[in-house]
Order: sequence, then structure tokens, then C-alpha cells
Amino acid sequence: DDGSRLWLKYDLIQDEAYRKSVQKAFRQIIVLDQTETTQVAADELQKALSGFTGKTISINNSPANKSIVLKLGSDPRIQKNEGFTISSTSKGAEIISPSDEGLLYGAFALIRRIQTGQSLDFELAESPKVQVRMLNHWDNANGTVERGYAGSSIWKWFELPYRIDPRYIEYARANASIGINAASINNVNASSRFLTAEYLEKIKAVADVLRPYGIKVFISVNFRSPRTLGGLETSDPLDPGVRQWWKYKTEEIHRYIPDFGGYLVKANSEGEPGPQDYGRTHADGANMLADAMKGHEGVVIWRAFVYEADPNGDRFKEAFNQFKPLDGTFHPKVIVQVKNGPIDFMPREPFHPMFGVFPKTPLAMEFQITQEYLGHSTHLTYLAPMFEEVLDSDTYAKGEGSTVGKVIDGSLNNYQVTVMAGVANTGSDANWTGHPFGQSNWYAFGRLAWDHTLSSEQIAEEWTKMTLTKKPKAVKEVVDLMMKSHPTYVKYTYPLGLAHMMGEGHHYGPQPWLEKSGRPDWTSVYYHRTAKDGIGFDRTGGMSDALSLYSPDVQKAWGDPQTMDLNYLLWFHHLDWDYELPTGKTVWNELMTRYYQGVDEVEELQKQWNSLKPYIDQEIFENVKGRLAIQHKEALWWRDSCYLYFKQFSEKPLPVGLEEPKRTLEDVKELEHIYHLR
Ligand SMILES: CO[C@H]1[C@H](O)[C@@H](O)[C@H](O)O[C@@H]1C(=O)O
Repeated sequence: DDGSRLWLKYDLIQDEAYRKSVQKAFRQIIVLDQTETTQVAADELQKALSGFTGKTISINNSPANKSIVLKLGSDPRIQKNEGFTISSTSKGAEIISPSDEGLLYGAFALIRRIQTGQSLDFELAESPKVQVRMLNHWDNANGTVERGYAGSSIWKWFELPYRIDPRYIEYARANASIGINAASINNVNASSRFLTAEYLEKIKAVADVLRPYGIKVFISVNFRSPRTLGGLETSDPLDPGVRQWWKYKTEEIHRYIPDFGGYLVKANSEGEPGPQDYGRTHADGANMLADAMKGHEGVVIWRAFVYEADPNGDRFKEAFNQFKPLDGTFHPKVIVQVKNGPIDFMPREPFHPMFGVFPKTPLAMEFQITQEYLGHSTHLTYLAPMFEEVLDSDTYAKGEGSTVGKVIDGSLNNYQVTVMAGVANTGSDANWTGHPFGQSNWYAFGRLAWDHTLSSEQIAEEWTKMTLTKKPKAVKEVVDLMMKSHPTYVKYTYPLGLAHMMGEGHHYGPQPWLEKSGRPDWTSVYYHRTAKDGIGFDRTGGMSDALSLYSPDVQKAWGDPQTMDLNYLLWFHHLDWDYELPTGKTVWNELMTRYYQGVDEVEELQKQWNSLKPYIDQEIFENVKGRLAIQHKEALWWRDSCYLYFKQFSEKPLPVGLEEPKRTLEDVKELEHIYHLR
């Protein structure tokens, strides 16, 4: 099994009694309302049930007993257009939705039920919590993927619009199966090329493939396009010629793609052009594009990932400071997309302080599914617990229970448009994501975008049963291993709330010693602030007052190292090496203990995976086993590097019982070359 089928594995059900009951209950599929999308739903059900039962199931259009009926209609339990109900018994099932997309999601929900071996007797009513559930591809026109670790781009621009790669359809199925209904197809570091007629024709071809699966296409735009493509002398958002250019361009796009999703914009960030180049604000830029969208359904998603190169400033605060004064000035079609944390997709960040405090501007969540800072496609890191931690964090913006999830789903501030985006980890590798477990992160992102109250265990269990094994004992082990993987990764890389010490450029492996970089706020020392007197970034007023951006309750929760969640400790406090933590250990000893535990835990993961050999497809088993061996080697690399580097400042020995590395700081500094990273 090369993993190319993802979780959509419709193999013969092994449990004979269950297989017979499925066969008896669902003898045919009835489509009462014929559309492209209901056809897709029926085809999928047919494919799934034929696979599960080994019998060919037919599709018809007049009601009959013992069938799966797909029917457009309403039900008081359905809260949103894409919602659905399923009434299922041992004598057939009925799926109802006000929209054909809802019928498609209902079909996949029924398939998932059967695939995970659940009772056929059930009532289900679901509606997505977030409207736009989106993948952001950082894919370039030349086929490379920024921060992509699974081969080249899945979009073959040089073949489009002439040849449609069948993988586009597989991609659409996979997304629809987890409720993803939008995709921005190109990198936010955007080439203007994507707005040329030549490319619009290609993008149209992709949009036409994705449409029946309920997926809308977005384009990332380069703010300088009026100059680059239009030959204008400026791209000033208040210039009438520029405004007109975007208006025409937007009309042109709609001639190709009538249901165009909208624009995604990275502006005045990491060298990208933007409205500030002309003395204008983010709101001026976003509102101009929103005006151009007038009369259309589309929206403008404007990213808040902005920061300045100020060695004395605190990058943590910059997006907040630039955007907070603009709340209330954005066009209703604008959504501001905020990364989950204030810095940049670190393995663990406190939730971004912008969440909760933008009552007049819808904020979107941007998660990163691709593992830029989380071991690329080598380290096994199940990300759902991290996503969940952020979504469940309490902003206290409107009192207790004002979670980030409620900000994102619009219920806290009554947002009109709601968005959750994930930076995709898809690529041309046969199994789509490089690491077989990378698939679980794509899956989990979609499930959480649909319903952020699902638990990461439940999602892991579903995914495991659909993808790897249905044997209860093995499922339990795999889920356990997945649930441990992120905390383990954090322990051997960034324990106690450290951040941003990865190798420059490639963002892989440790480089805590990085003192000089392309920018002063891209060094490691800027973040960990290690010195003879201790470690950590004091954001309680000393080095920065960033903690004050949060509500008083959060400040209280994170203001005191004696009572706070130690996972965020060094994000907010600079502490003496000898400072005694509530664990009874000093900061130094706690830090080192965690680094060493992290490596031990990778050994545990290896053992656990090895014990699963009888239950897992051989090819997948060996694939993961090999990657775990590299992960172990690299966990040691992180541990030894961080210990040997920090020791220069703490001048302390390892806690008793921990074994001294056999190599020196000079040795570990060389590993970057030895491991083929430079
Ligand atoms: C697309 O650029 C990326 C950049 O590669 C990445 O290192 C950083 O995480 O964030 C940037 C962003 O999110 O804009």
C-alpha cells in the first residue's frame, strides 16, 4: 500500500456479520435531485459500498426500500446550508440537506460511519461551525512548494488547461470527505502571473474540476500587480486608476470562474509589496480589493502576519499594534487571517493576542499543516492536539468561555463570514504528504474546521481505522502514539515555551547559537535571550510588555511562573537558572530533564510502532519505521545541541542520572552539513 488512497480506503469489510448487515441495509442508491454534486455523492457511495460489500450497488432515481436516499430538503435540526441529517436503520438510510454540497458531506459521513464499523441504526444532524474551510497552498508557478516536504506541487501549470491530472479529482474527493470547501491555489508570496489571462484559463480548468466537490478557488495576489501587469505607475490603493484596474481584473476573473472564492493577500510582510508602500493602511488595501468584488460572492482574506526588523522591539506585538487601530474600518467583505500564535507556527505558541479583541472585524484562523517547524515530513507529529489547544484557549474577551474557537466560528462577536485556513502539506509524492502520518494532519485539520469541538483523540481514532487498521487493540496503540507525538516533539526541541531556534533558512534541526542572520529579529538569541542570569523572554514588562495585550484573566494565568502552565513559561518569563519551579526542579534541571525525556520518548514511540507490525500494511510500516529512526537520531541532535549551547551560560552540570553527550558543541554544529542541509 503506497498510501495514495489516503483515508478513502473502501476495502471489503472483514467482519462478516457486519458486512452482511451493510449489504442488506443498502442495496441501491437513490438520487432524487440530479446535479453534478449529487452525482458525485452517489458515485462515491456506490464506490464505497461496492468496495465494502464486494457487491455492485446501483444508482437509481425512483424511491425504493433498503436504499440510501439523497434528498434535497429541510430539517429543523440543520442550521446551515451545508448541513445535513442522516436517518439510518438496518433497512436503509435517508440523507437530507438544503444543498447538494450538504448531501455530499452527508454521503461521506455515512461512509465514514460504515468504514469505522459503527452501528447502522442512528440519527445524525450536523452543520459546519465555520463557513470557509480552506487549504492555503504555498505552491509556485514553477512547481516548487514553499515549505513543502512532499515532492513538487500537485498543480501542473505547464499542462493546464489542456491536461487534467486525475490527482485533481482525488484531491477534491479527499477534501470533500472532510468538509474542506475552499483552496487558495498559489503561494501567498505571490507571483502576478496568476492574474494573467494565460493563468486564469488554467485556474478555470482547476476550478471546474473542484466545483462539483463543493470546493471554491481563491487566488493569492501580488499587491503590485497593477504596475507589473497593468503598466500603471503606481499600485496605490487610493489611486482611481489602480482601483479601476482591480475592478476590471476582478470582472475578468469572474468571466472564467463565476463562483470565484476571492483573494488571499500577504502585503507588507517579509518584503512583499503592499499599501504601506504608498503611505496607506492595510484597511485601505483590503477595502479596495473588497470594493472590486462588489456584486460578487467572493471575499478578501487579508493576512495579519506582519512584523518589522527591530532588534529592540518585540515581534510578538507587531501585528496586534498594526491592526488593532483598524478594527471597525474594514469593508464587510474583508476577513483578517491571523496565525494561531503571535510569532510563526512554532511547535507551541500561546494563542495570538488578536483573537477576541476584534469585535468589528471577522478574524480567520491560519494553521500550518505542513510541518515547517515540526520536523518536515520526517518527524511523526500529530498536530490535532496543538490545533485543539489553541481553539480551546480562553481569551476571556467576553468573560469566561470566550474561546478562540468561538471567535473563529463567529459566535463570540457575530462575524458575518467565518474562515479557518490550513497551510497545505500536499505534494506530488505518491502518498501526498511524504510522512504517512502527515495525512492525519490534513484529515484532522478538515475535521476541526468543520467542527472545532471534536476531540483530537476521536479524530485520530477515525483516521486510524480508515487508514491503518481496524483491530481494536492496534487502533488504541496507534491513537496513543499519535497523541503522545506532539508533546514529545516539543520536549526535545522547544521545552518550557522556548521558540525559534531552528536552523536558518531550512528551518530544520537546531541552531540555538544563531546570533547573526538576514534580519536582527530572525536570530535565535533574540528569542531565547539566554545569558548568565538565565533564560527566556520577559514579556511581563521587563524586555517587553506583550502580556498586557491579553485580557486581565489571561495575564493572571500566565503572569506567575508558580501557577502558570509551564508549557508557556519562557514565552513570558526570563528566569534565573536556579529559579525553583513548582515541579520542585530548578529551571535548568527542568529544561534538561525535558530534553532528555523527549529523546527517551522517541525510543518509546519506536518500540510502540514496532509492536504494531502485525497489524499494519508492510510498506507503510517500513516507511514509518525508517522515518522514526531518523527522528531518533535528530532528537539526539536537538537535545545535545541545546544542552551544550545553554550550558555555556548556565555553567551547570546535567541533573544526576542523565548521561553526558559524547560530542562537543563544535561537533553538533557540523551536523547541519553532515545531515545534508547545507
Ligand atoms: C509564505 O512565506 C512564509 C515563509 O516561508 C515561512 O518561513 C514563514 O513561516 O511564514 C511566511 C508566511 O507565512 O508568509
